[in-house]
Amino acid sequence: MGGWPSCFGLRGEETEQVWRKRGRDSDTKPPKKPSKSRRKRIQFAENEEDDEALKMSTTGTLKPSSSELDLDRPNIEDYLPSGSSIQQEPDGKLRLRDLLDISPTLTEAAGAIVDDSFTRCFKSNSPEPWNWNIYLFPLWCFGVVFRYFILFPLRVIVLTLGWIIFLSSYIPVHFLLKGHEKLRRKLERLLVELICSFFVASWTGVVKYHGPRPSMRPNQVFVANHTSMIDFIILEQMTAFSVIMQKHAGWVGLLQSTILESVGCIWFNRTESKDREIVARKLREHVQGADNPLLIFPEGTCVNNHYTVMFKKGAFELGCSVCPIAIKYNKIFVDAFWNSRKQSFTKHLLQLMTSWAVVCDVWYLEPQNLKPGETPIEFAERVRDIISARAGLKKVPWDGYLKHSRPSPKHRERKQQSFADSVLRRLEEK
Ligand SMILES: O=P(O)(O)OC[C@H](O)CO
Repeated sequence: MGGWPSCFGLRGEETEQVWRKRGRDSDTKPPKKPSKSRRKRIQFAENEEDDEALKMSTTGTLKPSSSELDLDRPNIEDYLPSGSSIQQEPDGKLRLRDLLDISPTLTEAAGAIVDDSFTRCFKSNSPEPWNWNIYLFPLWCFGVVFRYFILFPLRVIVLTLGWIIFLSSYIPVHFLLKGHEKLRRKLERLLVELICSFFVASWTGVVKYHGPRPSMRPNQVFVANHTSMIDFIILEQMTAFSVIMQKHAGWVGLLQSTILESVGCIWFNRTESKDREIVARKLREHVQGADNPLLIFPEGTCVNNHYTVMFKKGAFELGCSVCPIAIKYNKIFVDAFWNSRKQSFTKHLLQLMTSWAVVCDVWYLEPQNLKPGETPIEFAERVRDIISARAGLKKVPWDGYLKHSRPSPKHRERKQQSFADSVLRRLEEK
């Protein structure tokens, strides 16, 4: 994401001086001077050396983040080849620094590339290669053969068996117990828990649950950090939650609109504002009347289990207790992050099924309530703090929905034009 020019190592004041000097020498305009109150906030962020705090201060909607983000912030000079960067060179020569500083557009673009804590939230983590020596390589080859030709077929058999048992029980229960709603729902939920257990077994899930299991109390909602749709499977095998999630296409969509919907799960399309209203209404109804607990992934998107992005406030303005659940995957055998832009859910499952095991910890944490004077956004941030701390995740202030947004071509062209103009102007000056 774009940042203030300080991402090039210049603090606010220095940057302004450079621009003022340049303004005298040429007709290049400095960036618009911030208002007094904004300067104060910028100064605060600089004093704290917290770039993220600065970004948030400009929107006025988010609280300053912890200083741990600083550790995560790269230094531009580390990314430039030695001798090519911010070095003094004889006057009159075209220097890289001039080009880098030539326009806010370039500064902004480089800031977006280098200091992009947003993109890092959605990067898959490729495993560290460990097999490239004469002793380990044969072992690794053996492992590949074992995983793909022995474990995988066994797991397919387990999953197929699971589906046979599930469907041969679910269909009669669903159609024959029509007049006995309570019993039917209970049995259906048990069967959903059962099929989820088969899924977990099909990746040799090694899941350690900590804390008291969720109870069926009214007026409570469970919220968890989100890494993959397998989060839902892992939680569902223990408790038959009703979940609120994005509607999918294909076989996942079919399961959503048939089996899962019948156990109270709610699906929506995040791009449809009409859907959002319906979900908000269903949420309120569910919290007041339903007999099974409600689960929400308030990030609204899968994050790579190193970070947490902004929690949507919907779950925090229902006036009920919020029970946080923290999920942390151990990447020792496989990265459980579902990068939906790169692979389908089927491919993701196949990847898990061909790995040694999926190892993870789940913590059921103490229920939280809105404090007097606290806004739903502050409440959401407090719960995010609790989950992030428990699972060892870094908080970043981004809205995860932006993952699915692309800048419009017009916006891109305007940026390209402004960049080209400023480079040409600078070259003409030399
Ligand atoms: O990572 P996303 O945004 O594609 O979301 C995937 C699932 O719908 C989240 O449950």
